[in-house]
Amino acid sequence: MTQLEQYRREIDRIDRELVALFLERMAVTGQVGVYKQQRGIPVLDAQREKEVIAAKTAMTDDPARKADLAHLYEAIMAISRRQQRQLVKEGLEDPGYAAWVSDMARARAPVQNPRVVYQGEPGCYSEEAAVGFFGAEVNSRGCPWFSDVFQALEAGEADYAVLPIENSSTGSIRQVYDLLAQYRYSIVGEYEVKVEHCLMALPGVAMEEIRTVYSHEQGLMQSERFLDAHRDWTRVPTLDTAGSAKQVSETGDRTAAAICSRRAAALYGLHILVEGTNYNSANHTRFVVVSPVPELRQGRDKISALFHLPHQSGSLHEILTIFAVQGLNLLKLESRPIPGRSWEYLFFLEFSGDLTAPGMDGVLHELSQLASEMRILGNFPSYEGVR
Ligand SMILES: O=C(O)C(=O)C[C@]1(C(=O)O)C=C[C@@H](O)C=C1
Repeated sequence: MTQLEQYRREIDRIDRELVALFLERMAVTGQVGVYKQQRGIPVLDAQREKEVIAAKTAMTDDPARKADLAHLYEAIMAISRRQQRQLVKEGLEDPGYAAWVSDMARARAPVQNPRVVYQGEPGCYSEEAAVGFFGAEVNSRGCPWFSDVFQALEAGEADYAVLPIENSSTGSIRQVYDLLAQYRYSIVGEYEVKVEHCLMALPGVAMEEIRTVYSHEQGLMQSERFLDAHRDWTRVPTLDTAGSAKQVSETGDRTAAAICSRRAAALYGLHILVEGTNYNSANHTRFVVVSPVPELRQGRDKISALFHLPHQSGSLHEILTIFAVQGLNLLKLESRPIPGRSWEYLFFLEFSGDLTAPGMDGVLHELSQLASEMRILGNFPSYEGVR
């Protein structure tokens, strides 16, 4: 027998003991579950969990093993809570869970022939996303700023907003995350647009004549490598890509160029000088469809939630353990600073699932109890189109 085989034999012996003890422990925590159910005691006992972890970490002096034991016991206790929740029906004591239940009570069916708002001028990528999601006949209009879009929803001037949330080259659109945190609105769908930027100018203008290039900051960032080859051009950020095409067209400035979509070039009568200025050929932007009233659309398989976690070490790890133990696929994690509370963050998590499926109420209880604040932003069908 090789040395490796000997080690593995030893590990197998230890594991047999570990598994037997784990199953024995689960049998006892199951009994605790029955006890709690009979007396209406909540499943989570955070104080007891702290004591369990402190007692285990005290059994070694090695700081690395202390941290390992803490993680191990967080996972073990998350598993026993999941087992207990299958027995115990909890009340609506967690505010995050209660808010979700009341949101669902006022969920509406999708609005027919909706009024849709987006940020930008006609011809922008957000309009393309609105057409893609709602169809070519969509009744949509653009607003100058992201905040105007939310205000239009607030004023009842629109039923839905279509907003970019992330780009596959440059990452998250932070302004949209911050507005989602500020307004208590719901995400009811998502859509992706393949973003292929072009450099365009007035008809007859040659590359040598260009001095200034206009685009949305995202268009400039996504075309950074192309622009780096033209360092003498001044880069001017604008409110949106299509707006920059409109501006070049209206001013008649022969030294100006815009970076935006092929569609915008046609709409504003500009001539395309360079196609595909974006450095990443797989350049996609994901848009969310936001509604002031919650909805639960058919085919929902993605959940978006916002968390404020207690400002203590390990709180994010504890939340992530729930996802692992419950077998939920975590799709995205984004953090945003909280104004006025330096180094505290709001976490936006996206994960797979249908919140109305059996057992998901237990997951929501778990998450809501571990977070200082939890808000479900939406449960909607994920984008299924071709990339
Ligand atoms: O002691 C309890 O109340 C239990 O339910 C057991 C247990 C554990 O697995 O140790 C599980 C969940 C509680 O949050 C605390 C501890």
